[in-house]
Amino acid sequence: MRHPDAPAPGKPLGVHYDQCFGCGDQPGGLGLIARAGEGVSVTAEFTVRSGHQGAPGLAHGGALAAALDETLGALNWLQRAITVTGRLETDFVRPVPVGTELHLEARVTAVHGRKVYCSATGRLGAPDGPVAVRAQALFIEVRVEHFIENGRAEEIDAALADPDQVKVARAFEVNP
Ligand SMILES: CCCCCCCC/C=C\CCCCCCCC(=O)SCCNC(=O)CCNC(=O)[C@H](O)C(C)(C)COP(=O)(O)OP(=O)(O)OC[C@H]1O[C@@H](n2cnc3c(N)ncnc32)[C@H](O)[C@@H]1OP(=O)(O)O
Repeated sequence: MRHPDAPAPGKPLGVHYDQCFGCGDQPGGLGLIARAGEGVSVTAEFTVRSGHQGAPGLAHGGALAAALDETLGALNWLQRAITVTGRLETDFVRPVPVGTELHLEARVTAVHGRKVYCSATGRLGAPDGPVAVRAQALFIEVRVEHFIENGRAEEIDAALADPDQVKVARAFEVNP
């Protein structure tokens, strides 16, 4: 279910953590930008840069999987629940050249207890461009303690000391 406080369709979704490889402002990261869609869906764009190559001039499959993973993770904003990837199955349908803007779309397909089933596609060059990658995924709902107990102390201490980061974590928590 789309949470009643979910951002309106078209609204840009923020960065959930500024050092995130997917959505943070990191020199080696993906720089992925996501927006809320209709229902429990999101759209996002990711431009493949030279640092994302596997074969000459082509995106690395792991970078494409990361872009799908990050887009699926952005569904958290619409559910206002913290979920992490349990399983991610990826189909690589077409090669993706460096310089391509990949247009991604992800949606929740079913929820059972803590399990959130979702799927995503990435298209070449335009929202209606040819499909290059597809994913089926299972995300699992966790509490904020998942990060506090498992993350390296250095980053967790810094995150807990940052009011903006705590605000983001709280926004996802059903019972903060
Ligand atoms: C203030 C400080 C803190 C700041 C916080 C900032 C806010 C953060 C906000 C938002 C963050 C979002 C980040 C998005 C980034 C993109 C997404 C990623 O890349 S996430 C990273 C990659 N993923 C992992 O690192 C998970 C590692 N795995 C685990 O930790 C555990 O395995 C976990 C939590 C996923 C499940 O462990 P269990 O012990 O809680 O639960 P069990 O009982 O094992 O599973 C629950 C159900 O799910 C099924 N399940 C689990 N894994 C499965 C799998 N791989 N395949 C099929 N089913 C699976 C199980 O069979 C079970 O099902 P049945 O309830 O019995 O029906």
